[in-house]
Amino acid sequence: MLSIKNLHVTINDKPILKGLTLDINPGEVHAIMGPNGAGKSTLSHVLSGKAGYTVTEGSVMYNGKDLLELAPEIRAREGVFLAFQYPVEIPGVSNIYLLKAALNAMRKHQGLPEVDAMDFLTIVKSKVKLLQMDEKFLYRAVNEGFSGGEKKRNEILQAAILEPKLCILDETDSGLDIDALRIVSEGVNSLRNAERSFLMITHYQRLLDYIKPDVVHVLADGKIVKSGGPELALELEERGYSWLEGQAA
Ligand SMILES: Nc1ncnc2c1ncn2[C@@H]1O[C@H](COP(=O)(O)OP(=O)(O)OP(=O)(O)O)[C@@H](O)[C@H]1O
Repeated sequence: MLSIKNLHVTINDKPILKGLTLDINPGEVHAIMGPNGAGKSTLSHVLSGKAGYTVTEGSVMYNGKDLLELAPEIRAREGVFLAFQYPVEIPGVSNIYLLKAALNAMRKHQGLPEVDAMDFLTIVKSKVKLLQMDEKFLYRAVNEGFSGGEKKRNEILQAAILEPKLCILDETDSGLDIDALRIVSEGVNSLRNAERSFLMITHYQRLLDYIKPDVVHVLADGKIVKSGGPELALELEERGYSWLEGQAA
């Protein structure tokens, strides 16, 4: 599904990712943890095609295609979804309008018929229910005036509707209250299947109690320095990151 080899990335000539290698198979959930400033969000931005990042070395293959060669909107239409750490507000564009336009753009790209307004309403309402959101959020401008937790829940609503193949969640748990964390996690778990893969960036082991990862990685100073099973997250919670200094996976 996703194969990242020796990825080096700079921002304004400053090296941020320094030889990152990561392979994710279909259906797997990988969690990435690591100290502040290690490069976790940089990785998610590079995968989604955000401007401002220069890949100086390495490769990223996604379902047999060179991901770095694809324009950001094509990546999205090919099923790469990024739930932002800081979801953007889009004043003047209603949530439901954006969701329908995005879903139909994806379906068109994939050679599928567009979903009409009635069918879309049925789909969107079932997903809103799944995430225990109020339907009124559908008719508000995208993320405008949403609380931090409401924005995060809205990101998962987008994922639930777009049904991506690779779902990148950047600190989706931050800002969620205790109940919202459980509801959002249940939403993510309902999206898990044998074909869909997840890359979850988180600082907290707590999220991984709800969404069981197959693999946990530690990203430090631009590289994966350790990988393991869910027990690695528990160890990190207990010991912090300093014991990993100087280690490589
Ligand atoms: N536009 C920029 N100009 C210069 N440095 C930048 C820029 N954007 C990011 N960086 C630097 O890149 C490094 C990696 O940032 P990144 O956001 O990827 O870290 P992170 O691991 O996601 O951190 P956190 O856990 O705090 O969210 C940081 O040192 C950050 O200051």
